[in-house]
Amino acid sequence: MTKIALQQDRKLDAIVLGRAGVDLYARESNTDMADISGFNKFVGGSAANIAVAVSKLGGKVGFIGCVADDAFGGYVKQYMSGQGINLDGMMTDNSGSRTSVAFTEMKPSDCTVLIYRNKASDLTIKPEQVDPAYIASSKVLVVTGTALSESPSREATLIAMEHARRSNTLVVLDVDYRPYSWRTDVDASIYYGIAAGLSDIVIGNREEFDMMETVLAPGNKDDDATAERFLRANTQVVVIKAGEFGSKVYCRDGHKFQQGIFRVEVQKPFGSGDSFAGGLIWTLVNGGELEDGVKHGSAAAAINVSGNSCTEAMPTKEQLFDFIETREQSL
Ligand SMILES: Nc1ncnc2c1ncn2[C@@H]1O[C@H](COP(=O)(O)OP(=O)(O)O)[C@@H](O)[C@H]1O
Ligand SMILES: O=C(O)C[C@@H](O)[C@H](O)C(=O)COP(=O)(O)O
Repeated sequence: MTKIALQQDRKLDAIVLGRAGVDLYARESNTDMADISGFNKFVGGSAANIAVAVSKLGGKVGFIGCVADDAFGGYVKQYMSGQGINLDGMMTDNSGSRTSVAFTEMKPSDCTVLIYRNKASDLTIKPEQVDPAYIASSKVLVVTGTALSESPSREATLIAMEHARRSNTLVVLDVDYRPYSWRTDVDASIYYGIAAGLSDIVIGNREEFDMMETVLAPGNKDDDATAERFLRANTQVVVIKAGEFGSKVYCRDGHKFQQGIFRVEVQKPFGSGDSFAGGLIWTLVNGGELEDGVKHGSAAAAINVSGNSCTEAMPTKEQLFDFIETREQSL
């Protein structure tokens, strides 16, 4: 079993950095975008999803991001603070940017998700808006990688990671790669390489590690070789997620293990990665073992994909343990 050392005397368990936006989910299941009659409104965005996941499990969570100075921005802040999330690091932009909005179908596979991110407010966050004392007040800083895709958010993200390293706040990078946010995979791999080197834990799927290996090891599909390449600099743990095939976890000391999935009836594929990260991080900030964290992440993801939203379908601690007790895991 593996323990991750964390500073215990902190006000917050985790601060999540990245986008918080609006998710509009199809009212009807198994219906094409053209035929959907309307959408239900939720708060979403990868970083907001992770923040809500940790908070619903009982963690003390903060957020670094930016929304527009408009009704959608107000809705996102109202929902997140209602979830008990500290918004001291949440900025509001009035330069004409827009809060990120996602429209989705509701299908178990081949499910369209359209994300409107023209002049996205979250990417306007500036390095001078990132408070080192806020980061030092948390056990963990979780960075979602789309925040690296554009300046000034890129600089804000990298300085937040530097502040975290200086204050012994554990750094977790959830790769969260959205290809359309980047000019090329080469550009993305350069910035992700810098961010991975500043991270204690790197979480991504195979496609995301392929992008990060664009320059270093093009064409590599070998997870063991990938892990060896990324277990350098500050990185102690590499998690490679594989959807229905579960996940593989590699530690710096050579220990590795796999986690299977909990089979459920899937409503929609999205939200799995964010709930997985939430379950894992919540376990680690409570002093749990890495192996249990990955199991909790896997269960939280299964619960989420069987629900009909991202944030609202995140489990409470009671729901999570009840689910694990009553379900079979498959490898
Ligand atoms: N269909 C599914 N049923 C149950 N669990 C799933 C399913 N899809 C994903 N998961 C769980 O969620 C984790 C993360 O999902 P994955 O799709 O790999 O992430 P991402 O969305 O970031 O690509 C997986 O490792 C697995 O534990
Ligand atoms: O991440 C977004 O901006 C939108 C999400 O809230 C959305 O619902 C989604 O697509 C989540 O996908 P995932 O992060 O790939 O699981």
